[in-house]
Amino acid sequence: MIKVGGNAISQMDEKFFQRLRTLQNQDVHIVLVHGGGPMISAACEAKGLSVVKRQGIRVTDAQTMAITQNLVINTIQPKLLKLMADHGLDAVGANLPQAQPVLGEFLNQQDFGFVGTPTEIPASTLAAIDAGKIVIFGPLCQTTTGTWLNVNADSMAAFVAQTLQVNRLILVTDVPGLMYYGHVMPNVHEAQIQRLIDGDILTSGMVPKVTAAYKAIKAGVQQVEILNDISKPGTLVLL
Ligand SMILES: Nc1ncnc2c1ncn2[C@@H]1O[C@H](COP(=O)(O)OP(=O)(O)O)[C@@H](O)[C@H]1O
Ligand SMILES: CC(=O)N[C@@H](CCC(=O)OP(=O)(O)O)C(=O)O
Repeated sequence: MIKVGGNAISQMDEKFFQRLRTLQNQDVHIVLVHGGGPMISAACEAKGLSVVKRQGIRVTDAQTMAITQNLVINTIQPKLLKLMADHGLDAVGANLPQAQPVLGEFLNQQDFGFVGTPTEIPASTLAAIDAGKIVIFGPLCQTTTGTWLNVNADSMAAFVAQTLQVNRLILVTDVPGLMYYGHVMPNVHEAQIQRLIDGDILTSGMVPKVTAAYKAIKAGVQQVEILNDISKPGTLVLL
């Protein structure tokens, strides 16, 4: 399973798609989760809305939610599907209007507004994965009463990885791994995390990423990596 952050979407190149083709030809099931944080922030700022994040999670009011939903469903996911098709990959979007939504519930409405925690992947989406299609999940879920919620894409990745019990979760971002004074840490252990946060080395969007990585590992995902090029090693996240 591959999670591609908003910044990394534009860095998906021929080499990336070639790697996906090779995996798909080897009957490896591939699932993609995408972000879109920078695009959501830019669209909010263009409308004069303030961007507020707490612990790397966007505080999402109703207007921000509408912008996020529109961007994911009408721009980012169709763009990714076209890129996949152009590169000979068989993919479907999990958040398009014709798909059944990923179900979820409010994370903490008082503190974060329309932010969700996903709870269930619909059977039709699971069937598409079983059929060997690359399913693309965006950072959205819906309550059982139909309210759309914004989900941090790293949390979505951990949830999907855990639900599908994937072997390998790759978090593709805009940095070559977890950086420590200008160097990529080849691996990181959970015992180091609090010290890295306290020392202001691990900050902003890297915090929910590392949190999601540990959630996935504890739920049984065997290998979790943070990197910016799937053909090179980045940081291996270890217990
Ligand atoms: N120790 C760290 N090593 C690498 N990146 C870090 C670190 N601490 C904070 N970051 C920030 O985390 C960012 C990646 O998180 P985020 O922007 O949420 O990425 P994505 O959109 O790919 O999920 C990096 O671009 C960097 O600015
Ligand atoms: C609730 C929450 O924080 N949602 C994220 C969803 C997008 C995301 O996570 O994108 P990246 O992977 O590019 O950071 C947001 O609104 O930015």
